[in-house]
Amino acid sequence: MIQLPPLNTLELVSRLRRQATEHKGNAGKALLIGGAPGMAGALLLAANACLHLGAGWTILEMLDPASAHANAEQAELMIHLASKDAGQLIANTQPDLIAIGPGLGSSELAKDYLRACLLYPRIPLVIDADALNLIAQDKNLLELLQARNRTFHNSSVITPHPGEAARILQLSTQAIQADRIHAINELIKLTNSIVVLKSHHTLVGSSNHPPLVCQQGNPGMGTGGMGDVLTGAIAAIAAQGIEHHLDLWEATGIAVQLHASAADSLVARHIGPIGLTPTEVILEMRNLLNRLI
Ligand SMILES: NC(=O)C1=CN([C@@H]2O[C@H](COP(=O)(O)OP(=O)(O)OC[C@H]3O[C@@H](n4cnc5c(N)ncnc54)[C@H](OP(=O)(O)O)[C@@H]3O)[C@@H](O)[C@H]2O)[C@@H](O)CC1
Ligand SMILES: Nc1ncnc2c1ncn2[C@@H]1O[C@H](COP(=O)(O)OP(=O)(O)O)[C@@H](O)[C@H]1O
Repeated sequence: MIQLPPLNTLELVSRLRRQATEHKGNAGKALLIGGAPGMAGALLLAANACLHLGAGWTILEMLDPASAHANAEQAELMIHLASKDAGQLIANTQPDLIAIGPGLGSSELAKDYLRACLLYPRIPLVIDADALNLIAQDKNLLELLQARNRTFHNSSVITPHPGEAARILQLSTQAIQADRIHAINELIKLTNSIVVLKSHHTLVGSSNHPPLVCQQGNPGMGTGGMGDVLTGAIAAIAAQGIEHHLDLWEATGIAVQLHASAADSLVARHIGPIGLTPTEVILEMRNLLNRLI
């Protein structure tokens, strides 16, 4: 067991309670970017989490042309084909929050979108999966992330699993797992970001907040797409947090704990650990959130 104070954020969920007159504009416009060919599902999972956890609008920039169309099973999602001129597209969308990475791939278009996100000022930015791999490979992208966080403090969160953390720090996955507290502190120092170092006992920390450990979660969460769901959950809670007085640090902590607690609650009812799906975790997170507000 990692000796760190526990993440204990769920009492903050009550700030998401809605006043009678609130409308979608109060719940935030989230722009999610990723879903290259073969990995459209990653972006859809993040988007479904974002929708079911309450974002006002969930807009997708999908890199896979074959998947960039209205989804009849989830018609609420606004799915665009990611086109050239990423900067202009983001400026036209005027998002309240951006999440980039699930299934993003490593194409030139993927890099253009990541660069445009890192240059887009001020708003909360969630960086996951292949977006982290691109930052690990390209010093210019890392410098853009560092500069963004120097100018807009605590405006970005990165959510590496141990493999992605290893690529960013140029270590092995085993080295990350052997000293996770050292790894998260190095990630914070290098990127100036809020950091979620995932896996059993996820750690959350930033330059202002010494790392905390999430004591919830279980091995049923080891299914492809589970991290994409976390990205969408952080996006939804941070997007609502803009008008509901939750900063990106608080929204991230809530999402991490809600995600792991939802998986535990399903396993307690024998829905997993074996065969637990990210989609079931999304619906259980919604259930838990509405019970807590
Ligand atoms: N439906 C879809 O479209 C889906 C699409 N997806 C998309 O696929 C893309 C590639 O992402 P990915 O995470 O699958 O592969 P990758 O970055 O090579 O990492 C794997 C390696 O990392 C490590 N590792 C990970 N967790 C660990 C842990 N807890 N504890 C310890 N080690 C751990 C482990 O490394 P090893 O131990 O082997 O060194 C493992 O082999 C990405 O864009 C994603 O969004 C997925 O989201 C799935 C659903
Ligand atoms: N054994 C475990 N105990 C607790 N949480 C786990 C365990 N295995 C995986 N998880 C959680 O599941 C999620 C997996 O994320 P990730 O590896 O990014 O998935 P993907 O890339 O397939 O979407 C993370 O939130 C991680 O903390």
